[in-house]
Amino acid sequence: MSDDLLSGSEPSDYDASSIEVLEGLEPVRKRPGMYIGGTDERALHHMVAEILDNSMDEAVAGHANRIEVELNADYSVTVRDNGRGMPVDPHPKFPGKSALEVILTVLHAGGKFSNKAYSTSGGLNGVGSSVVNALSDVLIVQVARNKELHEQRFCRGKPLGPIQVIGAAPNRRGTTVTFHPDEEIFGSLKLKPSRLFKMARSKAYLFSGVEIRWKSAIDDGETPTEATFHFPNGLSDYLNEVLTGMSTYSERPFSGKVSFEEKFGIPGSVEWAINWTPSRDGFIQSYTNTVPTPEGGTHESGFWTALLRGIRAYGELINNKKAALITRDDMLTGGCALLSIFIREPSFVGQTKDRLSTEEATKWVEQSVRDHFDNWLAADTKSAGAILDFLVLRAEERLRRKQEKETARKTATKKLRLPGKLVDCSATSREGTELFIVEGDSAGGSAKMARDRKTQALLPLRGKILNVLGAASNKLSSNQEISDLSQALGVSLGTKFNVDDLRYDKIIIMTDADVDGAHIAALLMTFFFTQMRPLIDQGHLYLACPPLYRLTQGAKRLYVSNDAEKDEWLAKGLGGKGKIDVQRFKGLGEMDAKDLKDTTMDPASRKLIRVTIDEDEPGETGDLVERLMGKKPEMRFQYIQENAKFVEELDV
Ligand SMILES: Nc1ncnc2c1ncn2[C@@H]1O[C@H](COP(=O)(O)OP(=O)(O)OP(=O)(O)O)[C@@H](O)[C@H]1O
Repeated sequence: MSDDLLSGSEPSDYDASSIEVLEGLEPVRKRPGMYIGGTDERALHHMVAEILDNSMDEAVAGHANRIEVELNADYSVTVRDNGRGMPVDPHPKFPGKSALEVILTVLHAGGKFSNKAYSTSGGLNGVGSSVVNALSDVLIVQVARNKELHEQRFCRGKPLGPIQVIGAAPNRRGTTVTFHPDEEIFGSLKLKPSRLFKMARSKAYLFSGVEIRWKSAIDDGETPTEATFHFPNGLSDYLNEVLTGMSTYSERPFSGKVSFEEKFGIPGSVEWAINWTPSRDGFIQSYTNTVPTPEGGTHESGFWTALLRGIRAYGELINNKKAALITRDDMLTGGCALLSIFIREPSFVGQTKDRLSTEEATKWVEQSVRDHFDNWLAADTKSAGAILDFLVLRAEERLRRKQEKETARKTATKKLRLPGKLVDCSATSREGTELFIVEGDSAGGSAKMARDRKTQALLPLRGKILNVLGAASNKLSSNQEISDLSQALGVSLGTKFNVDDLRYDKIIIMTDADVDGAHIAALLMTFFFTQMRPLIDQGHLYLACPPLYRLTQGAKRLYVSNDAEKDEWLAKGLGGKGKIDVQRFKGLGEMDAKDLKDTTMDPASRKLIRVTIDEDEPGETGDLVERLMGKKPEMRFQYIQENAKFVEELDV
């Protein structure tokens, strides 16, 4: 113990001054990742997207029809539009500040929260402009409005002076933002003409009502230094350009545009274009309110469903039975698609808006696309037939590959050095097979009798496996239980893990229904989470749910999994004759084969829990695993304290 504690004096450096409150835009500079997803090249270019999206929102709302994007010689960028111009009048809630200054310096200040000023906008959080401002060492906004040209300058999020009128603007209106990304944040990374060129061009494709002019003072030798983009046919122009020189199964893409206003009576629309080609792999680029959604989301999901159902229905119509083989994956990997939707108040996962999560979008897109697809297939039977054949071919190829892999597995299994204690199943293909990881040898005994020899394999574990979180990787590979486990599964650990090598469909952790059992299950789950994550992501990992009690009354038998349930049945009886006999299973080993089969192993009567990772909070799962299973006992202690209520309930 330190002298400080013994003498009772306070450690001097931890007081109120250590509790920091980040003000204004400081949090953005401290943690840029939270606002623009990092400080890498992607984040750097995302800065331009935030500003360009604001001009696009003006255009889509019908207030602007021209946007200019210029990369300047000092690697600053200028985005100019002929929209309404950011409001410059004093802001009612912030005395002494103009609305413009509020937009640029206050997080969550925006005109897109309600639908007063914009109907379907890419912006929604009111943070884009202020984040770009915070991360720029120079940012200048000029607004031409009411025949005057206003200007305000900023450095790292702070105004260098008040907004000023710097001249007349009799024939102009709109907003011009020029900014230079701060090297303190982005280091030596520089904006790239090629990326900005593509960004500007794709925005023009996405909204045919706008003309975008591109100019670059920096010549990278490949990207044009000047160009004007205007695409009256929107996405299908774009797709034709992407597929230039490639042969396609349909002469013209399947494309269309549906107004949600007309179809469903709500604001918004969907536009799409897709074609099929043998010359390249399929892809989809999707957008919501002109913002790219590289991770897809609900709109993509509706799109593929419409196409899949459409093509299968067409196959049925023309009596092509093989159309039923086509899966979503075949659609997805076979088609080259662009999808753009405009909806009011979209919800995304994160500020960088990579994935759309608005649920209704699935239904809106599916219904809009499906009708058109059916008509299109029926109207152009030549293309329809060619596409159907192509997709069937892909489906057959996929099935053949799967079969080959399974045969390969069979041969591999023969060669594989399997751990001695593995009780394997006899099925030769992986489909429908299960590996039970069981606690203790005695449990292994009854499980051996209770299993279905064809599909159910067993791997008994002796005691607890190593806690992988605390262990060095060489310790991992030399640990007997872990090496047995990975051998039985047929896979390698960590980065070498390949889910296709798995020898079983389901991996089921079967431990006693007590605290020790729960601990072993937790260790195993931690192991899978850190070393074989895709196995969890793809739904291969399960927990068995063995019962805690067997109640017998005459010929009636009942299994229950906790005390409360047991007491309930004891009170009301099982409906049999005589006294109720209660047996508490101290472990799986105490159950006879019939008990174990009926309650825990037989797919017809058992209950299984699939282990999943909270998709919305994948980071949080990692964090929690670290806190619970990691090397630092104090973190575990903190977690238990915070959650003591639940822990008590568990430990009954
Ligand atoms: N070019 C522009 N023309 C007119 N108004 C603009 C322009 N740029 C920004 N604004 C106004 O400033 C507000 C704040 O913009 P900001 O980029 O901070 O957030 P946002 O676009 O509302 O949402 P997000 O954070 O999701 O991008 C907008 O809602 C809009 O009202």
